[in-house]
Amino acid sequence: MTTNEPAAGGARVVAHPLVQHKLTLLRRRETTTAGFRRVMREISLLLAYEATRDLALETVTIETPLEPMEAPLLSGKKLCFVSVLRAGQGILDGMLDLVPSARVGHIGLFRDHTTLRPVEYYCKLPDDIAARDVIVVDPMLATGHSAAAAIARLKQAAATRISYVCVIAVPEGLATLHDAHPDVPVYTAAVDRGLDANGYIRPGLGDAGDRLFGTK
Ligand SMILES: O=P(O)(O)OC[C@H]1O[C@H](OP(=O)(O)OP(=O)(O)O)[C@H](O)[C@@H]1O
Ligand SMILES: O=c1cc[nH]c(=O)[nH]1
Ligand SMILES: [Mg+2]
Repeated sequence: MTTNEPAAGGARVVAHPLVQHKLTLLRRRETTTAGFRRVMREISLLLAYEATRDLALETVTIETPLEPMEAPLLSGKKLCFVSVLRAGQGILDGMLDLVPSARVGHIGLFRDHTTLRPVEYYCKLPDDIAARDVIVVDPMLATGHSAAAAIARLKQAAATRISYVCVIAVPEGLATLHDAHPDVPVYTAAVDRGLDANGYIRPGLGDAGDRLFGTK
């Protein structure tokens, strides 16, 4: 899998053809709720593959059926995924397909429709999050305020190694996130043109939470 050079705000755009194909399916107006959910899960697995590329390995001694050997295993504590509710749940499923033993935290945020600022309504994180590599997941990075708030919450909880995975970002959201948390790498399938007057990503895919859960 290849990533382009960091784009605006330092994001890594996952350029793999399967990712780009699945993103087009997600964008299409006629994609059903069931299809949207399934493809979101599939694209997330591919994004997780890219976002976990730098995890540390250690060498252990194992026995194959034929002889002992030194072999690589992930070192240290396991990963922690943090899903930004609601729409993050659509990505979480695909990530857990790839790393089923990961711990999971949840941060509940919604955007106030007039101010476009995030309002927190829930937070539950593993106690030992400081010892884990944390990947925050949420499909849409629009103004960037939800992502910045979620990551600030994780830093309050002493998390240090944090990365962020979304499906679509825009330059202004990437800049806001980078200004607030320059230490956090961002992985995305696309960087779209920008935001409309209602804070929606254009061309985007609409409201990710509504499309995943069939609400309006
Ligand atoms: O970058 P921002 O401008 O902060 O916008 C992005 C946020 O908006 C969406 O959530 P939404 O508020 O629609 O909540 P939902 O997931 O419950 O639908 C999306 O899933 C992000 O969390
Ligand atoms: O375009 C957008 C912007 C924020 N949240 C979404 O779900 N979609
Ligand atoms: Mg929503």
